Amino acid sequence: MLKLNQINKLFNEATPDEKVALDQINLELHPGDFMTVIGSNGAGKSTMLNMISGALTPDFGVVEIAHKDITKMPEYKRSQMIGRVFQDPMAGTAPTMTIEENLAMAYSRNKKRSFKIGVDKKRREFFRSSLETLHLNLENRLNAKVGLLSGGERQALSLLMATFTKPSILLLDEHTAALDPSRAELITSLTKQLVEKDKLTTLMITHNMQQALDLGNRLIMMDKGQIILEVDDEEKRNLTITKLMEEFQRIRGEKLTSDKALLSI
Ligand SMILES: Nc1ncnc2c1ncn2[C@@H]1O[C@H](COP(=O)(O)OP(=O)(O)OP(=O)(O)O)[C@@H](O)[C@H]1O
Repeated sequence: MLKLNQINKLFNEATPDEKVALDQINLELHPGDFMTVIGSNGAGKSTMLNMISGALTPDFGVVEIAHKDITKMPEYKRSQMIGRVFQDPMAGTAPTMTIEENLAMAYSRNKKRSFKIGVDKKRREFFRSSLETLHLNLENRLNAKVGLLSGGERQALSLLMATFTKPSILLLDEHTAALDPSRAELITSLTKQLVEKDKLTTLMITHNMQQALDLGNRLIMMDKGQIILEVDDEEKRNLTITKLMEEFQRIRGEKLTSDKALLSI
């Protein structure tokens, strides 16, 4: 479903600030895979997601979705295939528009020739029933401006908008990190529910190791622009935070101490 082949990205080339953000990244996700991504600060996790969404292009390497080379496809075209939720609850929705208008915009995003955001009765029913799955009573607030919603409600709406069109790839970039613990828990369980419902192929960055272990069938750990550990299925189910830390130490020869991942246990 998704393939990254030999992806490299260098920032500020030939300057004192030169930085290898991605170093020979190879990754393949099969349909329905849910992969969690952990790693130290500056490891290249967001840069990798930006390569997939088209916000950045690699210096070398190929990005494929459904066996199609999309390396040079602009971001706005890829957005028909990709859903994304960011850390900032303000990033995924338009605050001055209503819940219904936001949903209509997201709905038309993956329709090739549809620019209208008008909502007929059938569409409104679809929006209502989709909102019901969140159990936040938003289905009765279709005309409320999104700017009035709490951070958790906005993030739940962003998640719904990113998933209800069944994207080929769902990208979650620390999407629970800015929420208080109870809201983060709610968004985590909604993520599980929405991803499982449509078996969405998903990549989720998190600094919360427990969340990385609890969700998904695959896990990768990144460090200094490289994927240093990949764990799948059975092996992932048996993984613990202690084992993960030991693996990091074994591979890198240094302790994972000052990382904010540790604070999220
Ligand atoms: N536009 C940019 N210009 C210059 N350097 C950048 C740019 N974007 C990212 N970097 C650098 O590339 C490296 C990888 O950054 P990236 O944001 O992908 O890391 P990350 O793993 O997501 O980190 P964090 O967990 O701290 O968010 C970092 O050293 C970062 O400072």
